[in-house]
Parts: sequence; C-alpha cells; structure tokens
Amino acid sequence: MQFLHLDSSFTPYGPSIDFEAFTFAGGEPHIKIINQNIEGPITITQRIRSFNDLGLLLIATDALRRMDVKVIHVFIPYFPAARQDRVMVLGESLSVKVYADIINAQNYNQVAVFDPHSEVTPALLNNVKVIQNYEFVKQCLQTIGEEVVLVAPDGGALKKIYKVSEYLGGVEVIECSKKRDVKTGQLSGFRVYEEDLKGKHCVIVDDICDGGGTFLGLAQVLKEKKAGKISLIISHGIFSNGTEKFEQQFDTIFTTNSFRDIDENSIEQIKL
Ligand SMILES: O=P(O)(O)OC[C@H]1O[C@@H](O)[C@H](O)[C@@H]1O
Repeated sequence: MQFLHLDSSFTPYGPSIDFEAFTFAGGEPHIKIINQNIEGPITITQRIRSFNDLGLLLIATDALRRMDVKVIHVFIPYFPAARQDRVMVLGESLSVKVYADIINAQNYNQVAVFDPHSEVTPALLNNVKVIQNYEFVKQCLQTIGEEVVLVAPDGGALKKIYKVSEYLGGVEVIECSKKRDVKTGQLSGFRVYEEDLKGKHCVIVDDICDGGGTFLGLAQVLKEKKAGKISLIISHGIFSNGTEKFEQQFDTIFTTNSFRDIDENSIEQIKL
C-alpha cells in the first residue's frame, strides 16, 4: 500500500507518493504525481473543509487513474457539511449529500471517515468505513489518568457516548440536553440530568467544537452542579473563536488534527 497525503500535516506511515501541487495565479489548482512506478492499492488522505479541498482530492484521483491505478482508498478525517444533514425549511440545501454524491462518483474502493457528526454521512457514502472515536477517547483518558465521568451535551452525543463507555468497560455517563429559544432556535441553556456532581471529574465528549458556545455554556452549568475538574474531548477541533476562553473553563482539552493543526499549549492534539 502506498499513501498520498495531500495535506502535509498527516505524517506518511508507509511508502508515500511524492507530488507537486501549486495554484495558478487565478486560483486554479494543479497537481503532478512524481512517482512513476506506483504499485498496488493507494490511500489518499485529505481533510475536506471546503470545495477547494475537495477539488484537490478530485484532481489527484484523476491523475492516479490516468496512471492506471485501479484501487484507491480515501481517508477523510473531517467530512464536510456533516452538520447540514437535514433540510429544516424549504430553501436550504442538503449540503452533506452534495459532497457525498461527488465522492461516490469517484468509485473509491473504500471511503474512511473519522467520527462523523451523525449517521447520515455514512448512510450516504458508498464503500464507507467509519472510524469511531473510541480509541481516541481511550488515549485521552489514559493521559488524564484518574476516575472520570463522561458527559454527553445533547441527544446526538448521547447516542454515541454509551458505546464509548461500553468500550472503556463501563464509565459512568451524565446525560444532558440543550434548551433552545422557541422563536429563534438559538441555544439558551442546558438540562443536566444529575442533581449534584459531587466533585467528580467531568469529561465532556462530543464530535465538533466550532464556536464553542455549547461547551463553555455546559461547563458553567456543570460547575453550578458542583463538578470537580472539567475536561473536554473533541474529535474535530475547529475553535473558530480561538481557544482563550476554553483555557479558563477546562482543566484539559483534547482534540485531533482532523480539521486543523493546533499549536496552543493548552490543547493536547492527538495526530490521526
Ligand atoms: O457550540 P459550537 O462549538 O459552535 O458547536 C458544537 C456543537 O454543535 C454540534 O453540531 C456539535 O455536535 C456540538 O454539539
């Protein structure tokens, strides 16, 4: 197996394929595979956060097909638009399906995705393999190295967290749900289904941290319920509002490099 890492943040873990990539002044991408003798299956790793990232994957795939590479697997650590997995009102797009349809059209032999937001993403993809967050969470908890309880912020996270708990041998789970403003649909608070957290080390586990409102708000409520330490384990760390506020609220924060490289000391990043 040879590996093509379109994004250099992913360390090649086997014989890798060399390529040159540049962008024309007008913005069009160009790619040239340098290795002339490519044998056997190839895995392309590419995090896709935009149509530009997707475009690079597509032209790399085309280059490989023209070199007569028959078996291509892709690993997409962050699958785009996974939160746009339903049409709430007429006029919205089902964006996750737009990406999935384009990827399916490439006829990859396998499409691996890491901790997708919901079951919709894998349901839409052909030849899909889901890499769950279980091992990642286990590694984070080993670093924490003390007894903890797992906290699921909402129903989406809850579906997954019991499986994580089972994988870890039955760690206690604290269930929560989000309160939303009836008129605007905006997040307005949390219900935590435990009266007193008795100084427990609460570890919030979820897939995506974007603006961070969810986790900063929940940490506040956990403190009011007498939590001890509070940590955060997030598969896809976007942190679009920066990380400063998180440092004040959390004892430890873990994420992966699925969305971007993070060099803040306050965040432990585990490479996929
Ligand atoms: O509050 P931010 O960080 O913007 O969004 C994160 C939340 O939005 C959801 O889709 C994620 O699963 C998580 O619960």
